[in-house]
Amino acid sequence: MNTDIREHHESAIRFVDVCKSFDTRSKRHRVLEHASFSIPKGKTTVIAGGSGQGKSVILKLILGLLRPDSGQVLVGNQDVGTMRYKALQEVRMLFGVLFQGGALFDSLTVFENIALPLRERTKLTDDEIYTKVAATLEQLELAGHEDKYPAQLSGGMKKRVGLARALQLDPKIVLFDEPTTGLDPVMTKEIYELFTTTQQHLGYTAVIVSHDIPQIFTLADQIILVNKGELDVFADATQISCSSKPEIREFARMVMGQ
Ligand SMILES: Nc1ncnc2c1ncn2[C@@H]1O[C@H](COP(=O)(O)OP(=O)(O)OP(=O)(O)O)[C@@H](O)[C@H]1O
Repeated sequence: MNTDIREHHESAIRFVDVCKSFDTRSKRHRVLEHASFSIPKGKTTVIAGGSGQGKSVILKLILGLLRPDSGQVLVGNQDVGTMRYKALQEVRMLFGVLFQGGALFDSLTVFENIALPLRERTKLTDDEIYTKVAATLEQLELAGHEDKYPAQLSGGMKKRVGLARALQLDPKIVLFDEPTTGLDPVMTKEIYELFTTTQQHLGYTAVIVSHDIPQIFTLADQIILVNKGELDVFADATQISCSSKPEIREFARMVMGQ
């Protein structure tokens, strides 16, 4: 009982018996069936699994962009699955989000791309914005590139600008949806190193959906595998290869080459 309470206290996000399905023309497609798991505060959780298994659906449920058919999606102690739009907007302020493309605005400079959330969501003065953005540029090794446009940047730099922007509002939780898509292995490694250092520095909870296995597993404090509506939670990669489920051991063998 006590352990239970402590575990919940330390969760940033909690799924309680969540079901989510979509109606297609021919049948009901069940993506999550009675999914329950916790995402611990200040740690890195990696969500992995084959294509179309529901990884992005989990992220959308967390942000309240999709609602569960049943069960609860708790962010802190708030159920985002039943919240009204205005309250949801408040909860979303806790999040930084880095999606696949980085989604930079081509017509804005690096500086303006990073400053955008501060201009839109805060009342900071130009001087305050300058100071905050300059600090981030330094931290993400982007100093000197602030007047460039996205088209003038390498793939890795674009991702760094995307990360810089995602961190501007001091998020408590950062969601990464396949953040290294399109990067070569060297840049991929660099980006993951940067996640580790910024997370250590800022202490946010990280949730990463990624296909970069086994690389991504080295960052993980917790791994969630999604397969045919079922979720399995592991503390590390070795646990995966020792799973009692043959299909999970097979997954481990395929993706981790053992
Ligand atoms: N809004 C929606 N309407 C109908 N079906 C949906 C919707 N969103 C997702 N799905 C379906 O739910 C399933 C899971 O989708 P999801 O995007 O979460 O997969 P994924 O694990 O992120 O895949 P990938 O690794 O390929 O990005 C897919 O079969 C998808 O077609």
